Order: sequence, then C-alpha cells, then structure tokens
Amino acid sequence: MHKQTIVVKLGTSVLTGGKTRLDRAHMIELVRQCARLRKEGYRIVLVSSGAIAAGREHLQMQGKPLTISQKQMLAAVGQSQLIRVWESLFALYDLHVGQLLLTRADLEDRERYLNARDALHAVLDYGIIPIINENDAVATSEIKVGDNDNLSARVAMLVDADQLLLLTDQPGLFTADPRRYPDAQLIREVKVIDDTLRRLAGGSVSGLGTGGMYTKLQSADLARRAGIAVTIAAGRAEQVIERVVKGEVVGTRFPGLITPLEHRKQWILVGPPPQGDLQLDQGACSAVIERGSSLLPKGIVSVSGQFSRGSVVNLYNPDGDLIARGISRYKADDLRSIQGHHSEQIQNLLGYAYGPVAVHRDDLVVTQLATDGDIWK
Ligand SMILES: Nc1ncnc2c1ncn2[C@@H]1O[C@H](COP(=O)(O)OP(=O)(O)O)[C@@H](O)[C@H]1O
Ligand SMILES: N[C@@H](CCC(=O)OP(=O)(O)O)C(=O)O
Repeated sequence: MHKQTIVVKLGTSVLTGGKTRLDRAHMIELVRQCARLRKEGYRIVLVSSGAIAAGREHLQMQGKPLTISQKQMLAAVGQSQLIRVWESLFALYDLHVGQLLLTRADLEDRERYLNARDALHAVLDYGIIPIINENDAVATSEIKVGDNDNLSARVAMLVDADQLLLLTDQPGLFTADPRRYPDAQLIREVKVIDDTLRRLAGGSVSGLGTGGMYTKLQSADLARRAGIAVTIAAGRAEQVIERVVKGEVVGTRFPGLITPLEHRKQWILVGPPPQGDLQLDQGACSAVIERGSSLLPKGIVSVSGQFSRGSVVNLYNPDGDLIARGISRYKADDLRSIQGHHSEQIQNLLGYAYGPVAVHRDDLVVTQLATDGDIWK
C-alpha cells in the first residue's frame, strides 16, 4: 500500500530561477526531495514546465519567442533537453522517469482521458516518476489546456492525488502582486475562492511563466473540489516539497473540500468544453445555488448556441455571471421552445418529454460560490 500521491507542479520560474537557462543545481535539490519521499513510499508525479526555456537555452536564442510557431519549435527542441536533464538527475537516485505529453483533447474525450489515466497509473505502479508537460509542439491554442497550473489540477484529478503543490517564484498568494506592491501580505489559508480573491491574483509579469497567480487559483479551485489539498509555495524554499507533504504550513494552503465532487461532476468541470449558454432568472439562480435544486425550463430566460441533448452548458445569472455548469437533458432548440414554461407543458410543446428538468441536479456543478458546504453536491 502506497502512502499519499503528490503532484508537484514546477513553473518555469522555479526551473530557471528567472534566468534564461535551466538551473540544474536547483533541479537536483528538487529531485533529492522527490527521491526521499519516493523511498518513503509516496507516489510522486511531476508536472514540469520549462520546455520553451530549455529550447531557448539549447539554441542560444536571444529574446523571447513571439510567434506560436517559434514556441512550437522551441518546445520541440526543449522538451527533449528538459526530459534528459530530469532523467539524468533522477538516475542519480536510481529512479526512472516516464514522459507524458498531454493536450486538452487527451483530457476532454472520455476514452482518451481513461487511456491517459491508465498510462499514469501503470507508470506509478512500476515506481516510476511520471513527468508531464503540455504537448506544446503540436498543441495550438484551440487544443491547449494553455498553462501547466490548470494541467496540473487535471493531472491531480486523474491520479486521485492527495496533494497538489504549485511551486513558483513567490512564497505563495499575496494580497496583491508583490512584484508591484512590496507591502502585499502573504495569504496563509484560503477556504473560499470567490471573485474578490480572483481580483487579487494577477497574471505573470516575468515574461517566463504563463498565467501568473490567476491560473494557479483556477487550478486550486478545480483540485480542491476533487478533495485535493493545494499549496502554492516558493520552489526555492528549503526542503519545500518535503515540508509541505509532512504537513508543515508553508506558503498558501487551500484545504480540499471535505465532501469532494464525485467523479462524474469533476468530469463536468474539466471534460468537454461547454456547447451553449443558458441565461436564468433570479428565482432559478437562487434555487440552483441556495436550495440545491435542478434547473427547470421555467427559470430559463434565453438559450444560446446549438447543442444536442447531453451536452455541457454554462448557466448564467441575470448579471451575466457564470453560476453553474451542467449537462442539458434537452437539445438547444427544444430548450428554446420550452423556456419560461411549466414542466407539465413540455409534452404538449415538443410532442415528447425527457422528464421535467432542463438540467438535473445530479448533472450540475455550481461554480460561483466556493464554500465548504454541500453546495457542490
Ligand atoms: N497576488 C499575487 N501573489 C503572488 N504573485 C502574484 C500575484 N499576482 C500576480 N503574481 C505574479 O505571479 C507570478 C508567478 O506566476 P508565473 O510567472 O506564471 O510563474 P510560474 O512559472 O511559476 O508559473 C509571480 O512572479 C508574481 O509576479
Ligand atoms: N508548457 C510550457 C510551460 C507553460 C506554463 O504554464 O508555464 P509556467 O507558468 O511557467 O508553469 C513549457 O514547458 O515551456
């Protein structure tokens, strides 16, 4: 029986120390920590950025890559350099690594998702350290997860991780970007991820990383709903991985929800992209958010997009804020015909009915309020 499964995401900022080349001296520090935990029986999964940085280093390219094709080329060159460095460092501890390069399409399609999950579990079962990155060389913007923060949350869900560590160049999440506001305070624990918090989290200004704290919050939001504890901390802090894993309070911690979303609902959040939007009236919003009800056609004000029955759709309140995501029991045109009507009229209006609800509670995830209550169920 293995101990906890830990996913460690290493940003470009950690792997380069803000320079234009991989910082091998620091990488070996990280490897040493992972190796010790591995020997103690923990399962370790690395999500490693740094392919583009490694490509720049290898080709001695001055200036930042600007075009997508330049980045693809650098990732193609750099990924093999990066994995070679990891491989040689882990080999010092008699550990093998296995490379998995993923794109959004691998995670959205149910069959490919299950394939990726099986591959990861097989690698872990052999005691090998999976090292994951986005397949930047082939992934254009439409098929990219886009940043390794979000990718790492999905990976953590795939492997049923206990903890996700987002290691970066700051000691954690601050009340404002500390690069610009030196007085900003470190936030020690986050229990609620709401719009106020999202506003504190800025993008990446270093030009090296992708997404900054904003994407780290998105990642934490997803992972904690799956019951995974998330920590944002400095990748250069002494023994950071081991200290976090052993329960020391380092950086910013987001406890996993006590009642995690079941796998089906996790899938609604990270699976297929939404195919349409439903605008709800205030009564329907309250019913969905506060009372945990299904969405009835009566509460739908408008329907946009063309989607079939069984598609994922976004639900918006009258202010235009996203409040939930769920699977529609009716196709778009049917919803347009029955919106604003009582459920008893569905049969008359359509000539058939698939039940009284537009989106059933079991197929619906409330996204607006991140609380520790049962609101997610
Ligand atoms: N509220 C905040 N707290 C901490 N860092 C922030 C905040 N808002 C924006 N940032 C920026 O996020 C950066 C880290 O993200 P990023 O550059 O993408 O690094 P990584 O390569 O580790 O993913 C920091 O260098 C910092 O400038
Ligand atoms: N996949 C890219 C990194 C993308 C990314 O999210 O970067 P970062 O914000 O540094 O974690 C690469 O390997 O260069």
